[in-house]
Amino acid sequence: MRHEVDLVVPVKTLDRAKTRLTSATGGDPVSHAALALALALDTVSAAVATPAVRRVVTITSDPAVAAEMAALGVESVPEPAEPGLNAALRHGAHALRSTRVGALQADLPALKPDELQAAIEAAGYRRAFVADRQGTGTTLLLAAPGAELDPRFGVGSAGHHRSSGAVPLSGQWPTLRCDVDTEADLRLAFGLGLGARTANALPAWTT
Ligand SMILES: Nc1nc2c(ncn2[C@@H]2O[C@H](COP(=O)(O)OP(=O)(O)OP(=O)(O)O)[C@@H](O)[C@H]2O)c(=O)[nH]1
Ligand SMILES: C=C(OP(=O)(O)O)C(=O)O
Repeated sequence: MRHEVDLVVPVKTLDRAKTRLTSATGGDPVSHAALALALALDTVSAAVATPAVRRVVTITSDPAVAAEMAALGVESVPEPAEPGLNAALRHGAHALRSTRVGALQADLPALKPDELQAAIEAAGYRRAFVADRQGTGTTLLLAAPGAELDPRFGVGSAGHHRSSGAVPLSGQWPTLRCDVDTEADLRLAFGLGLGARTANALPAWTT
């Protein structure tokens, strides 16, 4: 298919993930891990359901994450020795050995496959990215076919991706731009329509 990509999705070990979201589950570590896992599973489920996505691989050293991803038919690659998000993404992109790779953040629990599809099509064959709703972070980075991913995630990543030559994609795509770092973000994602697993992890919100 035209514009097909293989996506790398980074997922921290659940006991370290999503620390800014602790308040949403009342500080209970079991509920917090369940929520962090649900965010990633809903994101990956939407990615798998996107026609232009040929394959999804998660980068994680958490066996619970890897087991749940395997149940979705998604392979996981352990993190490399070099720490950090960008090192994990570079490692995953090399492991894929794909014609075209991309990186998708794992905290997009309202993601709709139509929006991801539209962004991949809008990129054409360019290295391109989608900024988060605040315009400062990045939710999706697509390499040009045959080229390195060259990920520059972290604080101010939208500016870093732009200044490294990636084209900012300007579609509305509210669910693709709604990354969830805080309880306020989670409320916005709730308004857009949470994936089933995240909704189940937040019973108090949905009853
Ligand atoms: N594999 C891997 N994934 C990472 C790493 N750092 C961040 N991520 C993932 O990258 C995505 C974006 O990271 P953040 O939004 O900062 O998420 P987070 O670090 O879990 O959240 P906070 O603890 O609140 O900063 C999330 O899907 C994380 O799971 C890392 O070192 N390795
Ligand atoms: C790492 C990033 O995510 P966040 O801003 O959600 O921490 C990023 O946008 O590059």
